Amino acid sequence: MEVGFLGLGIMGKAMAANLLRHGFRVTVWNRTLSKCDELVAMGAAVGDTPASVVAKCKYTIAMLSDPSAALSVVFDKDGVLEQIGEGKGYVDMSTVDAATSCKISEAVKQKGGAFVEAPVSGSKKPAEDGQLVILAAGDKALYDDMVPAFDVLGKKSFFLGEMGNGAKMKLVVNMIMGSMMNAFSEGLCLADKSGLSPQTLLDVLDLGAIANPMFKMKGPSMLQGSYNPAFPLKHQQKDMRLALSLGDENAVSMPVAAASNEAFKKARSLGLGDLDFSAVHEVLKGTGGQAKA
Ligand SMILES: NC(=O)C1=CN([C@@H]2O[C@H](COP(=O)(O)OP(=O)(O)OC[C@H]3O[C@@H](n4cnc5c(N)ncnc54)[C@H](OP(=O)(O)O)[C@@H]3O)[C@@H](O)[C@H]2O)C=CC1
Ligand SMILES: O=CC(=O)O
Repeated sequence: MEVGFLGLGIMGKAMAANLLRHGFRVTVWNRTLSKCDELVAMGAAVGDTPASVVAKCKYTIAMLSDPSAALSVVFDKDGVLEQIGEGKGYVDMSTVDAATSCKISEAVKQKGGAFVEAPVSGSKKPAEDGQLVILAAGDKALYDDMVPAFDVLGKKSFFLGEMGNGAKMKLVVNMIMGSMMNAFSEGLCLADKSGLSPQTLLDVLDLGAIANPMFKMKGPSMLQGSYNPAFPLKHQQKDMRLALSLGDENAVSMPVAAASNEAFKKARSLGLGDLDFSAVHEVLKGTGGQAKA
């Protein structure tokens, strides 16, 4: 199967590499072109523009930072829309809001192409290991065509029906994750300030009903003040913002998420946006601005 891949950030690079390792022919494009080099060394071809990738490939996947990037790659000059059409499919796996997915879907359909939104749950390591959880919606025939690729990228894919449901599900999940990260961080601070060992707290948590892979993986590095980015904090704050907006639309009160969003915003204002989202711990510790990757 031949696929195009637009966006080689932390996630896109790992996902495209995985497809190559599993025998897919992949043509890549990234705004910063030099990021294509590593994939070329693995056997990928390079397209000059999103349009040229779509012209070459029947199916094109995108993994971009946010709604503005997702829209730009489709609608701007040399974008996806210039070459999408009958017999071609476009799959956006970026985390965006439902309105962005719907706007892209309408435009792609108007040109005769098919569109699936397919945001993913799971970070850098699951992307490297093909263990993502794929939350797809939109054109069912294109989804079915993409199953061989989804099987390589993820451990499970859900087809959630109408366009926008994938985006909404992803935002609900990440709203919970961001709130959990804040509660976890507060717990580590409270243990420390009240004379307990935070390391012992990690051990206790790991044995009880609220044990989870995120606490287990992030806890030790948070205690060291080390935040090598797997999931950049700026993207987690974007997801909190979009989830809160979904809450506004549906009149759902989310005070816990709103407070967590404030902490992520504060972290961004301190210059921590490119670090891992667990760097919000520095805000809650009150030592913001001194964190390291
Ligand atoms: N990291 C993670 O753990 C996870 C991330 N996600 C979601 O996946 C998406 C990608 O995340 P991640 O890989 O971590 O992000 P990165 O910040 O590492 O990569 C972002 C990508 O988007 C590109 N980009 C940004 N702005 C534009 C633009 N205006 N036009 C074209 N390309 C643009 C970047 O290009 P350039 O290299 O030129 O800057 C880069 O390829 C996000 O929506 C994120 O929320 C979902 C699950 C997990
Ligand atoms: O969106 C981030 C993730 O870990 O999932």
